[in-house]
Amino acid sequence: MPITQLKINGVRNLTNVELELSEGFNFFYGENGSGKTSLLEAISLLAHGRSFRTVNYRQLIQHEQPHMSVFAEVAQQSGIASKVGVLRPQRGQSTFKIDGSPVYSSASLASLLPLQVINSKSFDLLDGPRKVRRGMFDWLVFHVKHEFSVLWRDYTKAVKQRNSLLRRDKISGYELAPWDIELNRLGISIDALRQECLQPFLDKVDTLIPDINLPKEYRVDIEYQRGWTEGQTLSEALTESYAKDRKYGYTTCGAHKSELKVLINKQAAAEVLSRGQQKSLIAAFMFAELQIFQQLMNKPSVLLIDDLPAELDQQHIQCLANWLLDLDTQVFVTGIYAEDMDRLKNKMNNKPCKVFHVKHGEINECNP
Ligand SMILES: Nc1ncnc2c1ncn2[C@@H]1O[C@H](COP(=O)(O)OP(=O)(O)OP(=O)(O)O)[C@@H](O)[C@H]1O
Repeated sequence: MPITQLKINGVRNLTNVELELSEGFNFFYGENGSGKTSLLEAISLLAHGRSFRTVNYRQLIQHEQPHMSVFAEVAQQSGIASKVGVLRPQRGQSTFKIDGSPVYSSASLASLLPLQVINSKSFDLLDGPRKVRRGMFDWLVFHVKHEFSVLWRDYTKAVKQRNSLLRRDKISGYELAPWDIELNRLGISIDALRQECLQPFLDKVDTLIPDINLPKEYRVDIEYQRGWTEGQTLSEALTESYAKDRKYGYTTCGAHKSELKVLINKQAAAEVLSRGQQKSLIAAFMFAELQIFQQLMNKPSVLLIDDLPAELDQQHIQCLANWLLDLDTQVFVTGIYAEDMDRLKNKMNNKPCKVFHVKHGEINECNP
């Protein structure tokens, strides 16, 4: 659902920003340190309940300021806009509100603002830990399978309980049994939902990969591993891993250990691809998910791309621009140079677009 209005106060160098946004494309340009990433971070904070750059929220609050706040109006299909906001003081908890009512779960924020981000951290998808790839794929599962959110919440609670028992000095296998049964029940359901989303995701990625123009001999394989040995129930796998789990003090198999391996000719993609090729492949994953989301849920989403031109030549920028045109998504793109943003705007075939200049924490629309 598009964000129509945005107000940001005290987020890094953004002091008092008020924007009327395009429901299509929003391009932001400005020199290094002008505040482009901070703007995207503020939007991401509303959608995820957390920052994408730091786990320390206090770093987000402008120096010398008592708090930061972000407020957005989000258009709804009903025609009535929802208002979502966050206030974070220097000390104490963040308060998130939707239409004036406090929100305590990030799932509610994510459902209101389905949002994907492509930024420099996205490279972790190929060269980072498996939980990053799992998180990327679970974005799709969460947004198209409504049961997933509760199953995952209950599953992670059960893992925590089991882990705290594993760390006790003395336990009997009998004490773990109820948690193993619960993890088996929830883990199998989570895996089933992931499996249902896997093929549409792989098919969609397959249609996008030729656009990246990788060398002909490169074969991209995406392999899903569910987190425990095939042919076993999760209960059996948990029983088998008991000694290991006790040694390490945590549960070493299950749906929280699933993996989505990305391979080029059987080698890790991060080891084979150039940075530009990696960025394009990562973008293909995001676009595939957004397209499936759009088809199945028939509602728009939001995509943030920080420094789109970085690492990409004109051919790959064109490839991303073509993918963007196929999406019914509100897009926020940043870049350093006005010419790059103007060129992208001109590729958008008369779709609604706005261009903004970011300078020393102030953001102004160009030629409104
Ligand atoms: N807590 C803070 N209070 C005030 N300013 C801050 C704070 N933290 C960081 N900054 C400054 O905010 C500015 C904006 O940073 P931001 O990362 O948004 O810039 P950017 O436009 O994305 O730059 P780049 O093109 O280099 O990525 C920087 O000058 C940074 O030093």
